[in-house]
Amino acid sequence: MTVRDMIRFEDVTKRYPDGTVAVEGLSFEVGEGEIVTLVGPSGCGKTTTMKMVNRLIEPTGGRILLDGEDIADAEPVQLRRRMGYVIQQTGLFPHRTVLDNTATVPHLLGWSRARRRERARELLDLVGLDPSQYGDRYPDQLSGGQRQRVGVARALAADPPVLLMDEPFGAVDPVVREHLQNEFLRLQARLHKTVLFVTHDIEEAVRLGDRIAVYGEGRIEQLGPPARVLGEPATPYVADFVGADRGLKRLSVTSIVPTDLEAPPTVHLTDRTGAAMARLTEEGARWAVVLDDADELHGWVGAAELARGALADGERGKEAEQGKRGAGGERGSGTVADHARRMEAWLPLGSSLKQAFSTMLQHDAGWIAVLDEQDRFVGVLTPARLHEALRRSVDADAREVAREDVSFTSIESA
Ligand SMILES: Nc1ncnc2c1ncn2[C@@H]1O[C@H](COP(=O)(O)OP(=O)(O)OP(=O)(O)O)[C@@H](O)[C@H]1O
Repeated sequence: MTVRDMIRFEDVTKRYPDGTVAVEGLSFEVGEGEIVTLVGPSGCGKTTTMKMVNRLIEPTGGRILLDGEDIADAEPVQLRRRMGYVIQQTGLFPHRTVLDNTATVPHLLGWSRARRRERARELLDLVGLDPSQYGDRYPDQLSGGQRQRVGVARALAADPPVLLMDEPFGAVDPVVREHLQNEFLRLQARLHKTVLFVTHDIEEAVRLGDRIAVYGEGRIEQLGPPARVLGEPATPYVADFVGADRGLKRLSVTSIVPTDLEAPPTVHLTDRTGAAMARLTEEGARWAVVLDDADELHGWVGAAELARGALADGERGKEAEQGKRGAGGERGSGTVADHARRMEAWLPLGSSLKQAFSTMLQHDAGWIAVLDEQDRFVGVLTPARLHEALRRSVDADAREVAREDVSFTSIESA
């Protein structure tokens, strides 16, 4: 699938009047519906890059195309209406209500009061702020995170195809920041905007970007999907910037796919203990995943418990046959339900390996169950499989093939 370039930089240079070269020879593109994050240390030219797109700064060389048109030929005010702009300080008007702030661009576009208020309500709702609760407040009556949300709502109000975001979540604490990032990703999955996103935080760049551009001084050192940049930094500078723990960061951008999973035997709660035990023995398994009648995950059962259960059933059965008093019932009446344990450590397919690892730690579990969209059990992820998945994704990126196509030999399987 070829994606149309929405923003295209062609050999763009910005030299400030005092001779400072903020960026030089910049060439890259942002595809329609793509998020490209620009990441790098302070002063490397990220903001200059972004502000040239909405012509708050004019380049001194090269050109920038928006949907195929040279922006130098566009009228700046018209141009800006096609781009939402979100900045760290939000730039909300302190004496206007949240609703009016959100409706700023529709107001400039001359929409009727009713229409723009309706639109503002819709947008506040979209970013998770109840308009009836927050609409009439003023910006200083909101938390930092809420203000950032209003900033995003305002940028989206006139439904521009492009969003320019300059450290939009920079001023909030890490927990709120992660929350806002998740919300933004959910929003983007619905809206498919073309986004240029500036941050100095590599974690944020990696989480949000379809591709990330790592800036050195005034130029892009590497541009690629996060997993590639983390897996194969193009230069020592990039390796240094993404950090020695890039393997760990990579966990957060590698998602669980069915081929990563192991398929232990599954038994049902209502299965007879003896029959379940026989299955495990046959497959040489030490435990099995236990499903309920709807084939949803209940938990797990160990071979040892099943064996003890089967033995006890047998004894009870014998006692019953011999007519002893107090005998519990017929031979083999017990079911898996008598021995199964609940399993809380599970994740949906598509979750990141980082989430998987953290769920394992949180539940002190040696494996986690993975479920599909309908909550059906798909398989389990073990630490060994997690490691394999990570290695496979590194190899897949290096060879530019799908992860499923990479065969892998681990020490265990060699
Ligand atoms: N108006 C200006 N005149 C001269 N130099 C400028 C001007 N604006 C920015 N610069 C310089 O251009 C370079 C790039 O600045 P820019 O703001 O684009 O960096 P940045 O990567 O966004 O940094 P930060 O993360 O700190 O915002 C810096 O050296 C900066 O000092």
